[in-house]
Amino acid sequence: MTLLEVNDLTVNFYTEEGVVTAVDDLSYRIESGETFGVVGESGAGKSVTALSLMRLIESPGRIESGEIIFQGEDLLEMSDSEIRDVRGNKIAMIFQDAQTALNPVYSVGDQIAEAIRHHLDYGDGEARERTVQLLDRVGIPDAESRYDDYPHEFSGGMQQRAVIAMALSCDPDLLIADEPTTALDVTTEAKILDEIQDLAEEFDAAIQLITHDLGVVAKICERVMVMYAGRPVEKAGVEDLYYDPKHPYTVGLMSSIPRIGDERDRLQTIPGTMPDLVDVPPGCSFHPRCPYAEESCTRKEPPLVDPETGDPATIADERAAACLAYTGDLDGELDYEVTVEGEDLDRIEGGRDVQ
Ligand SMILES: Nc1ncnc2c1ncn2[C@@H]1O[C@H](COP(=O)(O)OP(=O)(O)OP(=O)(O)O)[C@@H](O)[C@H]1O
Repeated sequence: MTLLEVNDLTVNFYTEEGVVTAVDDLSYRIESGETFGVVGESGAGKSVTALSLMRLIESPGRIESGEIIFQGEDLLEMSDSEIRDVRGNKIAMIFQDAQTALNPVYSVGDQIAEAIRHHLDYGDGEARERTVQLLDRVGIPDAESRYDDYPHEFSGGMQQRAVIAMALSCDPDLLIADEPTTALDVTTEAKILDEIQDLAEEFDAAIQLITHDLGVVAKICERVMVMYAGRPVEKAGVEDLYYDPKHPYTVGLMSSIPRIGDERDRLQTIPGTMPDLVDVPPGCSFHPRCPYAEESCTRKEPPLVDPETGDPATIADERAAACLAYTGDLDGELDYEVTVEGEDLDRIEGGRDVQ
């Protein structure tokens, strides 16, 4: 069952340098209970997409157009009080930096209990009890006595666990995790990712996992959307994406993962950086960095299509890519080869030494 459907979402920031289109005509869907990855380099528009779902875009930003249908209702049409009810209750977010998510002047337990009282209408005793259970469930040892600790008394990994407990406290249907493990060391990262996945299953929540790391995606996601300069450039099931990537940008992102990659040197890294969004290159915004770019790529914006047929992709399509190679507009072809060593996607870990 479809839990979330984002249709043609466009978000602009009105900056002094000009109008920045951080999310540009974006559509995707998330099914109930699934883990959906959103991947791309810094500036791709991943966080702005997530904040839009929570209706937390602030000035100078504005959601310009589109629909965000969650459990059948358009979040963009809701009143402020209706959206507050959804936020933290049906949709919860785990931010990248636990320290900013936790208020330093309240004890960890009180903050979680407060969220529970607010959203679930629990009394003090019940809220405390549920908080202790949750702290215990996310792996905080001695939860009862750690309830009264302040955030600074927790290690980074423990703080992130507390943030996860807070996000889960109201039993959300969608958990948005924005780079939830970037601030952590590699061993803690692996543990926390496993736990987020287990907990989402136990709580029957879908996850929108935002990351720049395809290794993290391989570990826990089922479907993936790759974003570049505010647009989706590829959508696929995780296995298809790894074994048969269709967009040169995806291939470039993958070459940071040692076991997968192109045999040609020029794709080993993606040269250049994401464009300044005030001044996005014409045609395909990836063309200045793309080893396969031709003259047509500098003029024509590639639509998101089914790479097999070249037909415009719909939100229901599992597979889509935005490259002129699939619309018959290129003279050459994307002649990269992806070689995968090892049989098991779980073993692809973004070049990290994770056990
Ligand atoms: N408050 C803001 N004011 C102006 N522009 C903004 C603001 N927030 C975001 N943007 C613009 O939106 C673009 C996309 O930002 P976003 O944070 O969504 O990227 P991201 O893919 O999540 O990257 P990161 O991994 O660095 O968080 C930014 O490059 C910037 O141009």
